[in-house]
Amino acid sequence: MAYQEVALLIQFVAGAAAAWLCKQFAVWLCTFYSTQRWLKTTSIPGPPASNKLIGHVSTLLSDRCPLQLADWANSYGPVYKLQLLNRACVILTDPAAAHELIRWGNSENYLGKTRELYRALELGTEPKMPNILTSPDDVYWKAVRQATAPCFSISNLKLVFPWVLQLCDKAVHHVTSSSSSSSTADGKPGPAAAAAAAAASIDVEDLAKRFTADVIGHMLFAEDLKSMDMGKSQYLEIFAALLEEVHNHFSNPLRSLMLKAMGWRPEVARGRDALAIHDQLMGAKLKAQLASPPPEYTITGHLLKVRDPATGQPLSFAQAKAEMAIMMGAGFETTSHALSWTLAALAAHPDVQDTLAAELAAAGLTPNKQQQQQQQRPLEWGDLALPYLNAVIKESLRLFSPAALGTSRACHKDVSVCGHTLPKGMHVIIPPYPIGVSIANYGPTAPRFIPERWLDTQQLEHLDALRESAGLLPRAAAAAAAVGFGHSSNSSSSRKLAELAFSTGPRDCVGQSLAKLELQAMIATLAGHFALAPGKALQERLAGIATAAAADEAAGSAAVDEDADVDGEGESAGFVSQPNPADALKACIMYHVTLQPRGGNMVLRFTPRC
Ligand code: HEM
Repeated sequence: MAYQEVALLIQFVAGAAAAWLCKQFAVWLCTFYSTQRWLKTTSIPGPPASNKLIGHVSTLLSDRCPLQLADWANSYGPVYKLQLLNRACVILTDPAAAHELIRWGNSENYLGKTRELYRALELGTEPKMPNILTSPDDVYWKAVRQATAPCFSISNLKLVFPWVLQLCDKAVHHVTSSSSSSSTADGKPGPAAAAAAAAASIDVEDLAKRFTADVIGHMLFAEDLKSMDMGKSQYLEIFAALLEEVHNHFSNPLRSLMLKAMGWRPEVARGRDALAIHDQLMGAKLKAQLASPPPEYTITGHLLKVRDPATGQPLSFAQAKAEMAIMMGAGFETTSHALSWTLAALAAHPDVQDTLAAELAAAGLTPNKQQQQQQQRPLEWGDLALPYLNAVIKESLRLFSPAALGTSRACHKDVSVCGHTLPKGMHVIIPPYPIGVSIANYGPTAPRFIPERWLDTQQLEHLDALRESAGLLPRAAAAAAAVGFGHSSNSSSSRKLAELAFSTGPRDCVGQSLAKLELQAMIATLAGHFALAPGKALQERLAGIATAAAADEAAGSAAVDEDADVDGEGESAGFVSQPNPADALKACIMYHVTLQPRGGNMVLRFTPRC
């Protein structure tokens, strides 16, 4: 009996100890799962750095992640530290300091990449190995970069341009043929009814993904993936599942373990299958390329020439597959979102769209009403340099940078940044989204979509002349006043420094010239053929923003952008006192590895311009 009592007592004590340990572990885990402020910035006066709980890691892993980083940058300045589990990292949003750290590969302050933070981007193929994006700045990366960079040269892109134009034509055809099915004409006669009958509702997010997938399919292995035929697209489905799994890895540190140990759960099995199917697809594509060598201009053609510096041999099958997969993923997802955001921004800002249409009309890229010419001339290579077209794209990449978290680096020694010393081993994240939306970097109109900020006075005057010939009121002076030309935050050099959507330095985006070509060609084509207007969901969001602004005003609160520095003698009032349409788009932001538009919001109305 005494023996049983002792055993019971031991069990009780052991149980209590286990419960206590569990509780301690939970507390420890919660503490690690917290986000802490660390560095005081030089711009914030006050006591020295303190550790303060500012949220939990779930805030950071949510689909608001880049927006949250931007909010913290506003609160804590351009350098702050986050404690994530047992890892600390610094978020840097000062463009000049960012350039100093990542611009020059040979400078002693240069911070190279570290593979550790990028492993989730190696998931798509087996065995997992470093690729051009995830590799540290070593000889292997250099060999692949040097071999593939010529694919994105002007001469090579000119070879791909006709293919891009064919896809643009398919997009026009798709919109035109969709008009009858999505018409909202109510049967009443008149021009409005005719326009409504000709209008088409198009999900530009879907269209953009199809377009960029087909471009990269062609660039990679000269294959038509046929997504633009608008049917079921095998690659898009496989990639969507892969991206979901990559996101699961980013947001759950235990995901790899789950894939190994919890395959019986349907959701885990789906993720595991997605990885396997993607790997098989990439393997099959590479086998086909090896059996019949791809044309010179393709990325795979260039990849197959890479020699592994360690062995002097061509890349192994697994290595070439990994490189092909990352080019495919990096090459289509980001660009498709950039295209969706830009088209939606044009739809939400009719005046910007009118200016772009005036520029395109002057170049002969819209139907010519005077000559009753329904068909405009085809887009040519030289048209891609149109200044306002490019300003629209830059502005969209600034406000909605798809690779919103930019680049992650590691300090190889103690590094001094904005008056702080970052210790050796510290990770530094340089995210273009918070940099782009920062008032410190772009002045009080930073949250607004004003492409004019990228142009000089001469170009603005020229635009006004184009607007005048299209029967529009001038806009240049008001825009220049609104963006505060002449302010230090808006000098052309500081604007350029903060332009980090493609990162900068030796590890910048190798494919950016292709991305720009795709954006220029498709936006010029669609905006030349059609007037874009928001679809129902976006229209409701815009109305919501307008109602909120009106309520604010009625309540006597300060006008929107009250602190805008309006030097233009009231000229800029139209830009800063109205509700901000870009806010309606910002409400659609969803971070899911890239900055994506939330589903359903990118349905736009297209009406032919004739
Ligand atoms: C709007 C579209 C795009 C955006 C915003 C974008 C953005 C970026 C950024 C910010 C980086 C640096 C990532 C880091 O340091 O972690 C990067 C790297 C890279 N991008 Fe892009 N990208 C775009 C389109 C493309 C395209 C079309 C391709 C090509 C096929 C491409 C291929 C790559 C590759 C291979 C790297 C790694 C380069 C290296 O480390 O040497 N990207 N991109």
